[in-house]
Amino acid sequence: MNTDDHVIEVTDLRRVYGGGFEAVRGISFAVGRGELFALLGTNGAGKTSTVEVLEGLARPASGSVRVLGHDPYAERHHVRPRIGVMLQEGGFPAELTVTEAVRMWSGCTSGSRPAGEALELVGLAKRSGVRIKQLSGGEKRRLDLALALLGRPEVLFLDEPTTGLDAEGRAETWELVRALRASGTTVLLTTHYLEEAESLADRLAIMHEGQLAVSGTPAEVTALQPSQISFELPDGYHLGDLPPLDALGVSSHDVAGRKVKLRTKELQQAATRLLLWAQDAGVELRGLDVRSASLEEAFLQIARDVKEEARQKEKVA
Ligand SMILES: Nc1ncnc2c1ncn2[C@@H]1O[C@H](COP(=O)(O)OP(=O)(O)OP(=O)(O)O)[C@@H](O)[C@H]1O
Repeated sequence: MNTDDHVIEVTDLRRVYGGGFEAVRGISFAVGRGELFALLGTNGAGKTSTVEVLEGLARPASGSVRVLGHDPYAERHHVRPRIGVMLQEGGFPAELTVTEAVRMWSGCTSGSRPAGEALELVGLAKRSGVRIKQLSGGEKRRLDLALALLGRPEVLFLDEPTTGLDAEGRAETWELVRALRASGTTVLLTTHYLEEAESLADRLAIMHEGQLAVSGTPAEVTALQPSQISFELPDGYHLGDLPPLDALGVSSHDVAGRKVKLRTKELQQAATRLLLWAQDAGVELRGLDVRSASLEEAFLQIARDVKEEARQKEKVA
């Protein structure tokens, strides 16, 4: 991608809070126009601290950030009218009705959609006369989203947009986000739901303790983890009767009774050889299950790797 097409550019970003705590420790990534980029991470990884800098709410301690070609903090007036922000907590006066809140926000937004259209988009049209204090947690998240969409933003920041939504609400929000992306909106999403990132993101990064542990398309990130082949050993057979596991490209395995689990980064080769062996031997591999790693496995493995690294460092020190 040509760097001119980058709508968001983050270079060696560091963010340090008062007291000297370094929440973001030199991260870099770029998001292209019309892309949906998901920032994942454990609690306290530094996602919100990063997104706040992109939204122009805080200044980097060092490094640089560009949104639509501008510094979002120093050139806020260039950036703010073109972005939509859905914060983790909206915080509107509880006594306002839904429509009143949207109209109030419209007053601060240039080129606003009509209130009814914004509420329709997020499925809140029927709740327009209800006071905010009477909305459910999920409905409040949808109202936050409606407000973020009011100015027809070119870039949309969604900080955990589906937290508190039930399965149906989450699916509806995903549909809406997909439609916005399809119409050319660039989206930066933070989420705790890995399936949300897997299903929506063109590219993603996993953050851990202020750094980016890994980034790429969901397929690239999961490909870093081994796939699994599970099956039951046929009666009368032992593990040693299978073709040598290293020849199958198996990196590790578990055996529990007759149940075998093989892990490999060469799934096609391992599965093909195993099935050819079974065919030649004339046996059935009952319960055969062949699957690629999920984003969840990649995520958990990264957390384990980082812990292990820290343990090793402690040992050395
Ligand atoms: N105002 C602040 N002052 C000092 N430390 C802070 C402040 N805000 C956040 N932190 C710390 O910075 C780190 C990163 O927090 P941040 O909210 O960016 O993480 P996150 O990845 O968004 O987490 P979560 O998924 O839990 O929302 C945490 O250790 C947090 O305690």
